[in-house]
Amino acid sequence: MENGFGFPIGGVAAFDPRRGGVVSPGGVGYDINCGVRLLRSGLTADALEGRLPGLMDRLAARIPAGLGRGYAGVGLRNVDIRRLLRGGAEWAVEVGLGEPEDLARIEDGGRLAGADPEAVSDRAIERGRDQVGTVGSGNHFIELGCVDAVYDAVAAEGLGLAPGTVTVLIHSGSRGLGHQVCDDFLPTMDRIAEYHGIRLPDPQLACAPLDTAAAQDYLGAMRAAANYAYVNRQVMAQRVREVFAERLGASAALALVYDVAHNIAKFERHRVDGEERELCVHRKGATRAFPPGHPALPGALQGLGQPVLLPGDMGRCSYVLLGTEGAFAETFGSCAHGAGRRLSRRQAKRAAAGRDLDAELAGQGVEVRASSRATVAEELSEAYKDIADVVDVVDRAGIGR
Ligand SMILES: Nc1nc2c(ncn2[C@@H]2O[C@H](COP(=O)(O)O)[C@@H](O)[C@H]2O)c(=O)[nH]1
Ligand SMILES: [Mn+2]
Ligand SMILES: [Mn+2]
Repeated sequence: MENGFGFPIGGVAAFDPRRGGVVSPGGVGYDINCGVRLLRSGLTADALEGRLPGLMDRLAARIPAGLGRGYAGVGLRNVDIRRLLRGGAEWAVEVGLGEPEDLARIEDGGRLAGADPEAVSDRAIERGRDQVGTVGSGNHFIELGCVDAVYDAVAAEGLGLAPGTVTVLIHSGSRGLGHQVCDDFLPTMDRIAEYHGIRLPDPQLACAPLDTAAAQDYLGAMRAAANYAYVNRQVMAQRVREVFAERLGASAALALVYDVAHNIAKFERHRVDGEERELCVHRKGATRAFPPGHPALPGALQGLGQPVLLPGDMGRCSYVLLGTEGAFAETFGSCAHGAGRRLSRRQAKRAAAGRDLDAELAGQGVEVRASSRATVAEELSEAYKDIADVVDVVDRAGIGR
């Protein structure tokens, strides 16, 4: 786990509503439903030989990135926003942004039920209006890659990830809308916690008992923001598909492998002290990792388990794992969500001073388009732990394989 405001990043907490359990915006995080989506093509890496720079330029032109950088061509009237917040990726597919088959490959089918657009403030809606289909700033990214190594041939085949397969990994969340939802609810929760005599060492641990109106309002708004994030990743995936088709032709069609949330709270059934209970599971910087046979998984993944996507960093690999019984028994069906930072952004910028990062990355076969050079410095490969070490720990702990 890393430091974080309130809950540590990598934290998982489950609360029982029938035993005074709470919901906490700080247990979800500011970027509600930040998550990762993996697509695979029918191409192998050699098909991109000499075409990568043009492809990347086109992607950068079609999909805005950077702080507050907006409009991606999805014009939203108030009525559309409300539909989007309720319907998530289902809404996106209905309006032609994606394929119906995508939905089964998104956690929650791309839609959290119980979203309440009325609980989302006007300010949050304004912040999100023009940001659907945008990457955002910091370490959010769209990354082209290819399958470099396979550790379980049957699983890789089941996921369509043969060696060399060209992949697209998307990391982004609910942009300004989700951030504003978190900001809006923290002071309310602080007051409610105080009223209920819950003493907090950190204001970002503010929470409310699940049976209060404030908790229900937050859950409604949080689910709406989560649906916004599913749409955001869906729209970006659609733009990537369009660019691939335009530049590489029909054989470049991209199928969705899976889309996971790593900042979210939801009700799930788990066994505690020998009893199955419905719990409000918070995951902040943690990925759901359900085992084979879990009813939440679509038919095609029943025998494999849920794909767990662990991005690494700009200069190293990312991993696809599968959820396990161990995770279900030990961690409320949860696993890590990435490598985690080793250096703060400021330390990373200091470490990058005077270096030609583009040349260094090019030497590793990595080409970058970024909204600013400062972002590249902050996101330096060595600013992160080695994802291979994280995966080794997760695998040995039995919470992902
Ligand atoms: N494959 C890449 N992974 C990256 C990159 N930058 C960061 N990361 C990883 O993402 C996780 C998730 O971050 P969080 O903001 O949700 O906590 C992080 O821990 C890194 O492992 C990248 O450019 N490419
Ligand atoms: Mn994230
Ligand atoms: Mn995020």
